[in-house]
Amino acid sequence: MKKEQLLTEAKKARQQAYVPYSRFPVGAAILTKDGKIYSGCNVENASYGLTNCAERTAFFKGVSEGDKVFCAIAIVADTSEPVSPCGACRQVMIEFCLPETKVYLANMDGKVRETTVGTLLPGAFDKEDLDV
Ligand SMILES: O=c1ccn([C@H]2C[C@H](O)[C@@H](CO)O2)c(=O)[nH]1
Ligand SMILES: [Zn+2]
Repeated sequence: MKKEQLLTEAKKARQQAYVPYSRFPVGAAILTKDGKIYSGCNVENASYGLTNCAERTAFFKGVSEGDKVFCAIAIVADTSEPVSPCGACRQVMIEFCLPETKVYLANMDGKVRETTVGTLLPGAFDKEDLDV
């Protein structure tokens, strides 16, 4: 099942997290409509603000490989409740997903909260707002 596969890939990617500052590893995985999965981890930097979240790593990997539409997202961290993505990542999700795209937020105990990109970022500023 795709949901389980995505969660497995997100967990696997989490093991690659580069988190010497926060010690908070996160993994993400995203699905294309042809069934391809891209995964990513968070990558921190001594210049803290340059940190790239796991979600954006996965999206930027996918987009740079030629995929621009994703139909499901999984995110995993070792939190008591399923992890919540930051605002920057929500904005990137809306760029490359439909509002109804499923998002599986999970912790390491296997607790999963299912939501959507549109629920995570209501009233988003999107490409349709640009008169170009
Ligand atoms: O959904 C999230 C939340 C946080 N982080 C990262 C950013 C930073 O490296 C660390 C602590 O905020 O976790 C992610 O990658 N994804
Ligand atoms: Zn983020």
